[in-house]
Amino acid sequence: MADSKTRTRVAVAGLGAIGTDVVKALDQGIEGLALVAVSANSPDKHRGWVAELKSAPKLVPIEQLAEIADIVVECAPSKLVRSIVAPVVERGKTAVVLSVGALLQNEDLVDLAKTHGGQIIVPTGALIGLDAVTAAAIGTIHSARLVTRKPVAGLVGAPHLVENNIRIEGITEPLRIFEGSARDAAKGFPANLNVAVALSLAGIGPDRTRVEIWADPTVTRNTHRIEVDSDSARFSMMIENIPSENPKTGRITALSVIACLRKLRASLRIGT
Ligand SMILES: NC(=O)C1=CN([C@@H]2O[C@H](COP(=O)(O)OP(=O)(O)OC[C@H]3O[C@@H](n4cnc5c(N)ncnc54)[C@H](O)[C@@H]3O)[C@@H](O)[C@H]2O)C=CC1
Ligand SMILES: O=C([O-])CC(=O)C(=O)O
Repeated sequence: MADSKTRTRVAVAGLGAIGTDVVKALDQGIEGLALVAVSANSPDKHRGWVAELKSAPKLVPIEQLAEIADIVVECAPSKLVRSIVAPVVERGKTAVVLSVGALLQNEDLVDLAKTHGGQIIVPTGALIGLDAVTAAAIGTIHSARLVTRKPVAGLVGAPHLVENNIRIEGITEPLRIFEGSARDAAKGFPANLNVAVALSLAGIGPDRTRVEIWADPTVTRNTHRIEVDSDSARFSMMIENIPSENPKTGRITALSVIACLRKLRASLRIGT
């Protein structure tokens, strides 16, 4: 492995369900990358285990990450996307964004990245099939649809439910709680439907991508099915995610980020 001077410096913003696993994987070693900094909301809670990491990254406020690292991985609450990503792409650096839903309210971040030679990377995350969707989008996608089913614990508290006075606690049968565009799904379920926005950005955009959301007491996994019809292929795929310690977030999400980071400098790279 290259020494730390030639390795790309990586920082992680947010030490929750996703960020903690990503930090540990970086500390175990990812080809060509060096973990240099992390940010947490309550630094004192994390100081102990962070200090014991082999790499012992700096524990700093999010405002400092863009200066210290070449790549900043955002694994924080969606309201922080702008403050984490803007300083990174303004410096021509790379931001890996997990709170994808928030990109719709901050679309200018993509222009900012373009102007300054930066890059925003959205990993497949909790979803499946974005390789096929981005390929199909080179041609013409006629329709794209996502049907999400989550256990009640993965949806309670979502703004759409609160604003419309929809009670899902105690339901005994699956209940369709939303049908509409990916844009509206992201507004109504900002911590639950990043996958809808990721699908839309890979394919035909947030207004044409259709989304259905079910609160389903019969499932224990966060289940996403995508259906795409295009002039090159028709496909449907389903993923059943085991929730992580955060019931809103599938375990595979952190693994997707780690796979994405591994691809950055890998000698053999599989998949688009
Ligand atoms: N793209 C995708 O497929 C998926 C995206 N997500 C999104 O990824 C993001 C992270 O998800 P999780 O790790 O599950 O959330 P989490 O709630 O477990 O972790 C977020 C962490 O950020 C920390 N934080 C809050 N304010 C901070 C600050 N000012 N500075 C540094 N850290 C701060 C919190 O204390 C918490 O530890 C969320 O926005 C979530 O909606 C989640 C699942 C799938
Ligand atoms: O998309 C999200 O925000 C999270 C999700 O559905 C999952 O982890 O399965």
